Amino acid sequence: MPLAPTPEQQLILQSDAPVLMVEAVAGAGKTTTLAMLAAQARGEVLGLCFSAGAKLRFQQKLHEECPGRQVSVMTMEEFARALLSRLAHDGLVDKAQFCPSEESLRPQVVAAAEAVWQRYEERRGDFDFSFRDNSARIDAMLALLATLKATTVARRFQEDLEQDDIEQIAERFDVPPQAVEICQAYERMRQLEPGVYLWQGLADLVPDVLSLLSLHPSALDSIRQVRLCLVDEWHDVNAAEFELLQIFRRQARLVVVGDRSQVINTARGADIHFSHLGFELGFPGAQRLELSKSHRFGISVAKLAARASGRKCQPMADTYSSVGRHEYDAAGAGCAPAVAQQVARLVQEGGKLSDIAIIVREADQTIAIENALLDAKLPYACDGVESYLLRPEILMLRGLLHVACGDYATLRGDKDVCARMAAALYQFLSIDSASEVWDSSHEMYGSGSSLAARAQEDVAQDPAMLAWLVGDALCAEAASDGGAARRWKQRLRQVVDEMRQRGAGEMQQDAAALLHFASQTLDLPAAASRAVVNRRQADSALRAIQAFVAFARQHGGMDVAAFLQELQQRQKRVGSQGFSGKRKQLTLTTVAAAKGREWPCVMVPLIEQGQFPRGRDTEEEKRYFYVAITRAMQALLLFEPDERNAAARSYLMAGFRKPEADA
Ligand SMILES: Nc1ncnc2c1ncn2[C@@H]1O[C@H](COP(=O)(O)OP(=O)(O)OP(=O)(O)O)[C@@H](O)[C@H]1O
Repeated sequence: MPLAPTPEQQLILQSDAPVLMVEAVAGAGKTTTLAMLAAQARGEVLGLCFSAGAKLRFQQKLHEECPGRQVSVMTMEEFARALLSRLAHDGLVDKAQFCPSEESLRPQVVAAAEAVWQRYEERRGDFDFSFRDNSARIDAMLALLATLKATTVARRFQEDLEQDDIEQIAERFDVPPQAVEICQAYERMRQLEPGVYLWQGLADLVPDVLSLLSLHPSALDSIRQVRLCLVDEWHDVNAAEFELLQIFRRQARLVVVGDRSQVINTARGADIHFSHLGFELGFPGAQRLELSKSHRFGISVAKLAARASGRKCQPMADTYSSVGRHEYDAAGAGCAPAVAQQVARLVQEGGKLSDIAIIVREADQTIAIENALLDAKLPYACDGVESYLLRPEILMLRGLLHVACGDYATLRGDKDVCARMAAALYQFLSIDSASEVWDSSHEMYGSGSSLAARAQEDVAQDPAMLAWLVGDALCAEAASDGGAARRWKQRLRQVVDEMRQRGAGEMQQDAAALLHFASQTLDLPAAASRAVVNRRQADSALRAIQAFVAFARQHGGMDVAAFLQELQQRQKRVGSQGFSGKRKQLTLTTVAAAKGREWPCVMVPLIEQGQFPRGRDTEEEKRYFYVAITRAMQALLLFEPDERNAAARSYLMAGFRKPEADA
């Protein structure tokens, strides 16, 4: 049933500005307001948004607010694809092959990496160009490429870039320069000449329409003009999409709604300079109106949201919400036990687990929390983040432990985990598989199937094949190996041999000692940077490794096989929770995955320096914090170091120290 508009919504409905930006706070009814605008509009209306989830929510709101009205809602990629079809239909461009899945793009990344590798031959350095078998690394490159396109940096790839330019781009995106060169090589292979593309992936669609329209400006005349264009979640807009909307709009009325404090989607190139600060430069004369009242939470959360964002945020009338601050011993037991204790307390007081979400800044922070929840028998489901037990960096360590003790009993029958473990070992520990190694491995296994793919199949059939993968295949030297690759393989062989000696026999060492030895002796920072390309993700993988070693230390004294069994038990308990529709469980998620959602009770753990904030950009960290706290409807619990560890406290909590509750 249509809702009666609030006074702020009424102002928006009455505006006739050709371009209107609505600045909203979290839960202020952004999508609802757009649906109200569609309901009263005449002529053709187009709804645009930036993700499949947002599209669904937009369609639902349209259904509630204007049930009889036909409004086409598209994601930006769908919109760009429709424009490309139109241009192809008019004979202005040749239709390129559309590759919606990353899988179909992977071979092109491998080819681009090999092309750059040829150029580097003599001065290869530390960068590993062996992408062929490593789908996780390839996908990391595709993600980088998508970001370069979204920020329009990739447009420069047709120029002859100097080494200085490449290095500047690399620094800006926190990746090695070789990764930028691979992206450039890929783009040059894809675009034969201006406007002629061999293939198009999802991330290519918007930038390609943009360059086609700049090559053929008159093509715009054949594109049907809509009367009203409504854009939801404007805070996710990137540079390429901003430009496309500027060109596409012409006479159409444009209304965008967003929350500048929710600009955290940097992976898709979301940039506050486009979505908010520079809006008037792109759309001169635009009107700005507000939706400052949240329909989600009461005054205490609203006050914190206002403090975090530096903007007005009004609460929902007659709604009670509480904010609690909880302390933990950052130098001792850490935050996780305090979180589990609070969950247990809420449940004892009659609260429902399904009403609770624990929102962490980064995925690596779930390790201690998952273990504390498992120890306290509090069911949880990971949402938008993989349980730590199944993340590649942890599967890699688990795989090494299996090889060390030669015990594969817990893996038998678990084909999925076996295959993922083989892939993780390959992702983190393989290096520099120059063509010679690939070719000989193809010979070894018969042509057509890569070493990594075969390793996954073989380990899934027989987990004992992990010993061959780690102890033989990944250490096998090839004539074409550079010095760094040779040293890495020799070191890996020594470590695996030593772990086997230490992990078996009379003097058997425990899992913590073995993991400590592996993490000290192998150059894991280098392995992590190779495995994931982006330095931020590599840092997160390393932190996860440290947290896992710390967890193993808590089980000191347990032999390796028993520790592996313990891990498998834990994995089973997480797995069964994930699949059980009946058992009530709380949600464990990250800030990025929680955006756009809400829960009656939200807990934000680990608010301490180096954890939350995580990055150096204080404004961005504040936005992450704002997104986390504004997911709460009735209760918000914040966790920070106690007085004894006051030096570790986060600037994000400055001014938050007084516990508050609605009067
Ligand atoms: N005029 C109104 N009267 C009563 N409730 C309203 C009104 N407008 C919106 N709401 C309610 O406010 C809630 C949030 O609305 P909506 O989902 O549109 O917000 P949003 O700003 O898009 O949220 P988010 O911050 O998650 O992006 C919904 O439950 C919606 O029904």
